[in-house]
Amino acid sequence: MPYYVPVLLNLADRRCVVIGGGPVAERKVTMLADAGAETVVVSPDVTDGLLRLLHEHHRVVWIQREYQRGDLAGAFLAYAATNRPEVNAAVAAEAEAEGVPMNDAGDGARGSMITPGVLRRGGLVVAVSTSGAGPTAARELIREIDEQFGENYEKYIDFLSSARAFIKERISDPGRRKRLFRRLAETDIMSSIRGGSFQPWNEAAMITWIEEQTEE
Ligand SMILES: C[C@@]1(CC(=O)O)c2cc3[nH]c(cc4nc(cc5[nH]c(cc(n2)[C@H]1CCC(=O)O)[C@@](C)(CC(=O)O)[C@@H]5CCC(=O)O)C(CC(=O)O)=C4CCC(=O)O)c(CCC(=O)O)c3CC(=O)O
Ligand SMILES: NC(=O)C1=CN([C@@H]2O[C@H](COP(=O)(O)OP(=O)(O)OC[C@H]3O[C@@H](n4cnc5c(N)ncnc54)[C@H](O)[C@@H]3O)[C@@H](O)[C@H]2O)C=CC1
Repeated sequence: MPYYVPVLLNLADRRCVVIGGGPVAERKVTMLADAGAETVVVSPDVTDGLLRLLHEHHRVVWIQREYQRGDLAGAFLAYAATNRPEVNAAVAAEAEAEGVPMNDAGDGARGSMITPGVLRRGGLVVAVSTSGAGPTAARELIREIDEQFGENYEKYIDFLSSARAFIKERISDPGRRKRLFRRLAETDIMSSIRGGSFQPWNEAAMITWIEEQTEE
């Protein structure tokens, strides 16, 4: 089993190429379109869902034919999601030769990257991977995490983001800032959010909290 390194990619305006037009390709293209990538789909046919996406997103284009060597030219990322292992293998070979990071949906370990199950709440991204061992288990775990925390995460992230911005704006001393960020992470906001008693902090509450941390 490969030792995968998680990264989060900013794909805005990046050219991404997806080979294949079935339900698996549709899942990958949806993700890429949401990310604002320039997405090229190469496949003789596409699902109805992909057709809709093509109409909705002018930045998703469909080349209606089978894969040909050279289709990955200029690609930042590539996905092979055909039902033909030999085609996916040819895409993997081109990606390898051209240095393009590549996902093989039919044989995870052949590509240089895999797609985790993902839960998104605003800026929070929870990704779960089994390193390819059991994709359905990854999805189930995401569902459990979602049930457990659900909307609470979003509130927590909103809180962290505004508190962090406030500290950055008001506190210039790097040591003091660092201490406050650490205290912020240690402050148990989640349980008050879960308990329903959480009120977003206003400026006065922020200042009081900062003073309390400084006194100790
Ligand atoms: C390696 C990886 C490569 C990649 O695609 O990146 C891969 C590979 C394979 N998946 C297979 C099967 C299925 N995968 C799913 C679902 C998902 N698969 C996803 C990821 C990954 N799948 C990557 C590893 C993730 C990890 O573990 O970290 C998810 C999380 C994300 C996504 O795809 O976007 C997404 C959930 C999305 C959601 O939330 O809905 C379902 C269920 C369904 O489709 O409903 C089935 C059918 C049931 C079953 O077989 O279990 C097969 C066998 C194919 C065959 O038998 O021919 C292979 C091939 C192999 O084993 O290598
Ligand atoms: N990673 C994942 O999450 C999963 C992966 N799989 C794997 O992914 C493969 C694809 O799954 P589905 O989308 O359900 O299959 P599918 O059979 O519905 O779609 C395959 C698509 O590939 C296209 N295609 C075939 N030959 C091509 C070529 N030479 N060039 C370009 N496109 C070509 C077909 O026209 C079709 O649009 C499966 O065969 C399986 O091995 C299956 C389930 C989940």
